[in-house]
Amino acid sequence: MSEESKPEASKKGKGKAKREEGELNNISGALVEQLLKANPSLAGEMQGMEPKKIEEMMKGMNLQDILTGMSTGGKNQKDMASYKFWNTQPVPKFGEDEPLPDGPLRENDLARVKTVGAELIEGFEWDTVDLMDDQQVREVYELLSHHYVEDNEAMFRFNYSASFLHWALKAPGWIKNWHVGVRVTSTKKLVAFISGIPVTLRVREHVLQCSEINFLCIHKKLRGKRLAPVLIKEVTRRCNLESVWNAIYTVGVVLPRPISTCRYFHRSLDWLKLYETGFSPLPATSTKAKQVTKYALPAKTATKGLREMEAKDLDAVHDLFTRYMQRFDLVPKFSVEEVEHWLLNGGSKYDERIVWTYVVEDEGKITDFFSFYLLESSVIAKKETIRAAYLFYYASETAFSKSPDAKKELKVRLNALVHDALILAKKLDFDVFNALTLLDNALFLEEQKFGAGDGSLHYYLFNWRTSFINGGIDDKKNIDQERGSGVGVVML
Ligand SMILES: CCCCCCCCCCCCCC(=O)SCCNC(=O)CCNC(=O)[C@H](O)C(C)(C)COP(=O)(O)OP(=O)(O)OC[C@H]1O[C@@H](n2cnc3c(N)ncnc32)[C@H](O)[C@@H]1OP(=O)(O)O
Repeated sequence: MSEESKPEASKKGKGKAKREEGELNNISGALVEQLLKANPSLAGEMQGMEPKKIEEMMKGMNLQDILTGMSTGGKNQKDMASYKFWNTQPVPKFGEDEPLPDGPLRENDLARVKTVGAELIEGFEWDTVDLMDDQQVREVYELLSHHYVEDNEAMFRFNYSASFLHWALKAPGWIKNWHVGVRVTSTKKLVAFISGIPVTLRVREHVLQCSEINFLCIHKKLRGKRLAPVLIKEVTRRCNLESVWNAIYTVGVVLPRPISTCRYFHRSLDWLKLYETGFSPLPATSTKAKQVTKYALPAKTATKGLREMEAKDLDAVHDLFTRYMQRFDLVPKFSVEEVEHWLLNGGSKYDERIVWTYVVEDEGKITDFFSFYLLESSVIAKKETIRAAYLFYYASETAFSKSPDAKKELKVRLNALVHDALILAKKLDFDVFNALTLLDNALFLEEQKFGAGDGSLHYYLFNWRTSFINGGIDDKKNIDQERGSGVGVVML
């Protein structure tokens, strides 16, 4: 948790409060030291643990796991054998030796895919949620708004709006059968959900037709009953039926085995509101007035030629986006139609606006664009909401500069653009601006006064092996400006 901000339920769960390295007694050894250096939060975990137990815990980790300091131990990670479900799935295991060539982990055989779902326990039934029906979208909204991701202290919960769900789950090419629900047979109440949407990904040099899995949610009363694996297997079956054998998903907890890990950062826009809702603490060395001044922003943007993106910009933005994305290892390959959907708010057909995109036009040429989307979080005890802007996709021609100072130029340009994004978000009444350490974000987070959150977001690929992709942080979870990130997929 940063001194400055106590992030809300940042996407997919939270890290926990940091523990001190000094808490560890009795244990020595170069590997333990190395592990703790990379992941200080393990110190508390190991406190008072039998050396043998520590040895056992470390057996399941390879050097990559240790050095990332993310895909290792802590509250989040169990030893491989305890992942009773994930152990049976085509995902890379902890402790497996690298490097191996990139490729699938399981053979694809359409003939072996079951045509009906596994039976659910008595009293429950499968359903395909029809998102063309507003009433059913409302049901998903109700389930998520009461039971989806919360922070560790259950102070904040994501509040994905109905408009957001329309946008997120009906992307071009969406498949109704991938919106999987579980209902109570007698009342038809929706009690669990998982979704997939089709996406073409490039993972290093391979292009994969994937499903992007999201919104896995089980009613609180049905937790701990091994329903999640049943839902995951069902959505897998439905994807396989469409000959889709790979998936991408992000989760706040460690599962076997992340292909990358990014960290959340938060930039206060309305510090006082964040303080009053319990989101941001008042640092001991500061005052309320100082905090407000620290995060004050000018009234007007500064970039010449900055304006909202319009439909006429689609081809130019698509072209710039595609070229910019070639610089990363894990990226979505969007068609023009997908760019329109994701950046122009699905053609603005929803009740509420979800995404804002701005372009910079210079003598008729689009040189840059950036976008952010709205995702509210409920302040559970206060019946209030925090309006959070999440940095989405962006690109800049500056990235293609041939100058020896190219990186510096990109840094200057991105700082100017993101500063304007903050000003616009503030004008739109957002309370906080969130970003991960992916894309080129490492170049501007500190300068734009983003504070480190305690949440990490782990990226996973189903049925695909590839070596670890840098997530924009070093082995101490600090921003890594030098290496940056290879991750170019922003998950909602
Ligand atoms: C080709 C196509 C492939 C498509 C599929 C690709 C894979 C997609 C994978 C899904 C991507 C989702 C992306 C998102 O939406 S991430 C957002 C997840 N949702 C939430 O956090 C909302 C609040 N929490 C809940 O609703 C429940 O706690 C959930 C549903 C998370 C677990 O329910 P419950 O707490 O009642 O647990 P259980 O007793 O049924 O099951 C326990 C087993 O489930 C494993 N578990 C726990 N949490 C997660 C998790 N977030 N991803 C994957 N696995 C998870 C756990 O390690 C254990 O397995 P193992 O340790 O024994 O092995």
